[in-house]
Amino acid sequence: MMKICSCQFEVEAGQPAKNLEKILSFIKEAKKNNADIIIFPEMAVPGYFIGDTWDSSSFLRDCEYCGQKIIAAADGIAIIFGNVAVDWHKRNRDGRQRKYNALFVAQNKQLLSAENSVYPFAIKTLHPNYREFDDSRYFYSTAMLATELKKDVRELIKPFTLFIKGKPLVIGCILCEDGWNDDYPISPIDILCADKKTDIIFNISASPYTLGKNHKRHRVFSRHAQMNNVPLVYVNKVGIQNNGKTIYTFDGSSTVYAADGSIADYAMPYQETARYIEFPLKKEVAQNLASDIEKDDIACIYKALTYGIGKFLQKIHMKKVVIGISGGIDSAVAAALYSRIISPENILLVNMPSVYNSSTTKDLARELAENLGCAYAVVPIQESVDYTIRQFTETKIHHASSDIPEQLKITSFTAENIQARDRSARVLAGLAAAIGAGFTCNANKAETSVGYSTLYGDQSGFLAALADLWKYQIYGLALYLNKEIYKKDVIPQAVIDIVPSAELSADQNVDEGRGDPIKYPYHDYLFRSFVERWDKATPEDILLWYENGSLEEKLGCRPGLVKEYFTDPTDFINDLEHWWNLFSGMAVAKRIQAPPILAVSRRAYGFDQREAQNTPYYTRRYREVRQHFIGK
Ligand SMILES: Nc1ncnc2c1ncn2[C@@H]1O[C@H](COP(=O)(O)OP(=O)(O)OC[C@H]2O[C@@H]([n+]3cccc(C(=O)O)c3)[C@H](O)[C@@H]2O)[C@@H](O)[C@H]1O
Ligand SMILES: Nc1ncnc2c1ncn2[C@@H]1O[C@H](COP(=O)(O)OP(=O)(O)OP(=O)(O)O)[C@@H](O)[C@H]1O
Ligand SMILES: NC(=O)CC[C@H](N)C(=O)O
Repeated sequence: MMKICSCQFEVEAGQPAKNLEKILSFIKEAKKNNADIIIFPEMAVPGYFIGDTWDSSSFLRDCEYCGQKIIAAADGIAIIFGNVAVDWHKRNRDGRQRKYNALFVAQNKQLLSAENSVYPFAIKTLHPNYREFDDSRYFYSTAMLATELKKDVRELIKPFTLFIKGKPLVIGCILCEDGWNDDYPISPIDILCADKKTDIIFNISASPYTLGKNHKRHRVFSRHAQMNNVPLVYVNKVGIQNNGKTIYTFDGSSTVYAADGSIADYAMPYQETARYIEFPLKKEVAQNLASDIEKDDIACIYKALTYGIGKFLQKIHMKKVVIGISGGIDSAVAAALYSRIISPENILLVNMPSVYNSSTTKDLARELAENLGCAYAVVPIQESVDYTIRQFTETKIHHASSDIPEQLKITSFTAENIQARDRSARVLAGLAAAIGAGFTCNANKAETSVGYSTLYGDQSGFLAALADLWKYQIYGLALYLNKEIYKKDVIPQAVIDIVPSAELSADQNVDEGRGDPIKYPYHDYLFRSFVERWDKATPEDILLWYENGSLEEKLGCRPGLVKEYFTDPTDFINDLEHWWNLFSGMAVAKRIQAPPILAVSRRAYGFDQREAQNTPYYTRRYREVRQHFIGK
């Protein structure tokens, strides 16, 4: 009988001293519970997303020091943990200290080495280099080392041997991506299990949450266990980490797979927990628990958002927030979400009417605030907007080339944005500063995709918590909050039913059913195809799918929508080009200046979707097909 403690703990990025303290206390507890082995996640000491802090030798020395302390605690227990390993005698390919994303195995206060290893640790072999991952920017991989040593990479991927109660235990140790080998030429797990001597596989991970990812995790690791007929212990971390522009939650969901691929143990998502698992594994199976938890997408999104917002507020020491509430759905969902995270008296909801706001939405804003029990204020903006417009129109601009000063004319379009800036930059930012709070950005992903927001206006804030959610997910979240969380309609049904509108001009009158130019039931899916498809769609793909009648199926939107929305190909193409120009033009500039975004999808804006400010581009094939439809 052997007892393993799988330690799914909250790693704080860039805080090795704090992480060390936690690790040591988990080890103490595990010793009390007579565990034979304790295992911690990938980069358990330094954290994973720490940016170019990896380039600092003094930081690396601290990580090494913490590693030594952990090794010294390995008496009476074997410890497996993730940390950065530095070879101070060698260089990385960027000329800096040689660094490895490494897994250490310590027993009897000493590090163990795998057979034939040049180092007393295992090195990550497969380095993810997509989305938020930057392993190859900082770390030397097993494959690079093999090239340097003129060896076959397989020779460097070897198991360790531990002695548990005097008996040898052959353990195959890998790091996160090493298990996700589908698109790589080698499979580290298969290599470790090739001679059938490996008793167990340990995967230490730093795997951020993405909607639907856990299903894939189970598929990937269950198959590895089954194919190699070996139990597999997958240990992930919890907490949040960010890369400046995008914030990721780490959901843990650490799992133990039996040799037949079934789930033998499952740690609840987002919980800091040490699970004790006895081997040989008992046959009662946690499979149902694991799949039940991921059944409902909106429930998962709710969990990720509340966890992520809560942890982010803690991280930046923010206890109060100010939210502009318009009577529309986005700000209502934001207010209802934040009210589950911080106490309503620390949330100030502000309605800021101009002449374009209907009494319908003003009343709904008040009703929402009453339902939530938050502090509430009405700060009308018409006077200051009028003042700004008057000041601009009365101000004379002197040009060196002319004696006649220029008199500005403010169009209604410019006036729209003056309102949005007045609300955010003057009122919300000012109030937030006055009460020691932050103000929120409530933009959704459809608006963020095409920059349907005002720069320095509603585009601003300390955090864009909803900016990775499509409008249909915002509606789903509103219904979920009412039904499952509050168990009453805190978000008034009318907020859900009303047409989404910026209410910045007479053209956007909600009482006349006029609102946003974004046709969410179609555009949510069109924009999603630009950003979330692995092979990103461009107007060429969209137009070809339109031509062959597969567009709705390809996008995943409701069949029949395209005919309902667009009378003919010209209409369709005009719409496509309008939004593509914004998506790949001005909206990029806005996203660069946007607040950090909380990620839930497979591709979040910020620094997950990497972008450059370039001019919108139409491919040759697109131009040909377009010409076939509507001529030049
Ligand atoms: N590359 C670049 N980098 C940085 N800034 C750049 C830029 N190119 C232009 N600019 C600047 O950006 C300005 C234009 O941007 P911006 O002021 O945002 O205005 P703009 O993008 O022209 O308009 C914003 C649109 O969003 C709508 N909106 C606003 C607010 C709320 C809502 C809602 O749904 O509630 C909707 C509004 O009705 C309008 O249709 C230009 O005047 C120029 O100063
Ligand atoms: N009259 C208003 N009072 C207070 N805040 C407002 C007002 N109008 C806009 N805002 C702020 O600007 C943000 C952007 O407005 P937007 O219209 O996109 O969102 P919404 O009104 O919440 O939802 P919807 O787009 O569905 O109407 C809002 O989330 C809100 O914070
Ligand atoms: N840390 C890693 O290697 C992460 C990559 C991996 N595919 C994931 O689970 O997200």
